[in-house]
Amino acid sequence: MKRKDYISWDEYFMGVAILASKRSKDPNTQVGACIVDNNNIILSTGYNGFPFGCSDDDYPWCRDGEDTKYSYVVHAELNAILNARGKNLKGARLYVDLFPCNECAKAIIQSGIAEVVYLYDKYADSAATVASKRMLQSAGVACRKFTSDKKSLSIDFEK
Ligand SMILES: Nc1nc(=O)n([C@H]2C[C@H](O)[C@@H](COP(=O)(O)O)O2)cc1CO
Ligand SMILES: [Zn+2]
Repeated sequence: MKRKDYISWDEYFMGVAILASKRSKDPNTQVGACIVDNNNIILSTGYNGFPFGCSDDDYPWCRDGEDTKYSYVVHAELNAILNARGKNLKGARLYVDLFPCNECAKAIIQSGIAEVVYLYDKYADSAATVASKRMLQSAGVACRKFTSDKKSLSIDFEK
């Protein structure tokens, strides 16, 4: 008889998104994304970080002041779309642990992604998130909050 405590597709892909976020060097907010096709095959992953060649040690991670991370950081969702390297994303689902901003929403819509599954919406009141939701809705991209009866999943490196 098959085991019963296997994880759902949603838990698997949100888990991959969260695992990707662990690569982020951002001291304040770590975001991860995972794009999957209609056959539940992972097409790409990404997390928030600076572009290739722009060193995590040379560029600023601060939020305030003259020179901030916001000028340089590539969001997890855009990184996942770009990391797909031109694969067809039409009808794909994007799992992300923070609701996409307006700039990522533009890329999500234009790449043909059909559904966004998100975990948190901590910037729900920001102009960027409001604009994002407006565009995603107009474009017919479904947005759904992730749910699970589990609070956490754990990974062990020792068996
Ligand atoms: N959906 C998102 N995906 C992302 O990858 N980010 C990134 C950009 C920054 O590196 C960080 C947000 O920094 P902070 O303002 O919470 O200190 O998360 C932010 C958002 C929010 O819309
Ligand atoms: Zn974004």
